[in-house]
Amino acid sequence: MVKINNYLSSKEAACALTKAVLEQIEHSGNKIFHIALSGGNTPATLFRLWAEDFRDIIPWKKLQIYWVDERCVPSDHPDSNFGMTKKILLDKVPLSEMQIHRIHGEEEPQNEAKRYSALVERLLPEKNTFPVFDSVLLGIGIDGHTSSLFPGQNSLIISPDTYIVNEEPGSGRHRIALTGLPILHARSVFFFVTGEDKKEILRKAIKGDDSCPAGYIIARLEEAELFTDSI
Ligand SMILES: O=C1O[C@H](COP(=O)(O)O)[C@@H](O)[C@H](O)[C@H]1O
Repeated sequence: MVKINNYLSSKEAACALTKAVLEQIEHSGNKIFHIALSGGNTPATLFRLWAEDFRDIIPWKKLQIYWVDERCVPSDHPDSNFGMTKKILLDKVPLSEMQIHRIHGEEEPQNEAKRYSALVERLLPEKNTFPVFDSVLLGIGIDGHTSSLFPGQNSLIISPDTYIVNEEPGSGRHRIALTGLPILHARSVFFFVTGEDKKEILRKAIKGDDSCPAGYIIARLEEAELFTDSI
C-alpha cells in the first residue's frame, strides 16, 4: 500500500518528502539513521534542496548514507549515481567520509555486489535475516523499474541476496541493485517520482501492477509514501 502525496511542482514534492524523512530521523531519537539513496535524474531536485534550503536543518551527524543502486562505471562517469549525488549534495554538506558508503561501480560487479551486501549486512540492524534500513528512497523509471530491477526480472526482486548484479535491458550494461526483500523490510520507504513523462507508469505502479517492478514492490509494501507532481 502506498500513500499518495501529490503536489503542483517537483520542488514542493521534494520539500514534503524531506519533511517526512526528517520526521523519521526525529523518531529514531539518538540512534544512527541508515538511509539508502537512489540515483537517476529525479533526485537532483531533492538533493539540491537538501544542500541549500535544508543544509542547516538536517541532522547530518546522525546519518549513514548508502545507495539503492549503482551503474557499473567509475565514480567520475556521468552515469554514476554516486557521482551525481557527490556533486549536488555530498560535497556541500557536513558529512564525513565515514558516513558515506558508496557502491564501487568501477570494481568487478559480482565481487562488488558481494562486498557491498556484506557491508550493509554488517552495519545495519537485522530482521528475519534481512538488513533493515531506516529509510529507502526510491525512484521509478519510465519503464517501471525501481532500484535497478527492470520489468521481467521479478525473480531478482525476491532474490535472497541483499544486492545483486543486473543487466540493463537493451544495452546489457551492468548495474548493482538492492533487491526487493530488504526494501520490504525497511522502516520507511519513500518514492519520489516527478514529471509528465512518469504519469502513465505511475498509474500502473500505484495499482500494484506486477508487470513493473515498482508495482510489484508497492503491492507488497505494508506502508510507503509517494511524493509526486505527476498525478
Ligand atoms: O536508473 C535509475 O533509474 C531510476 C529512476 O531514475 P529517473 O532518472 O527516471 O529519475 C532510479 O531510481 C535509479 O536509482 C537509477 O539508477
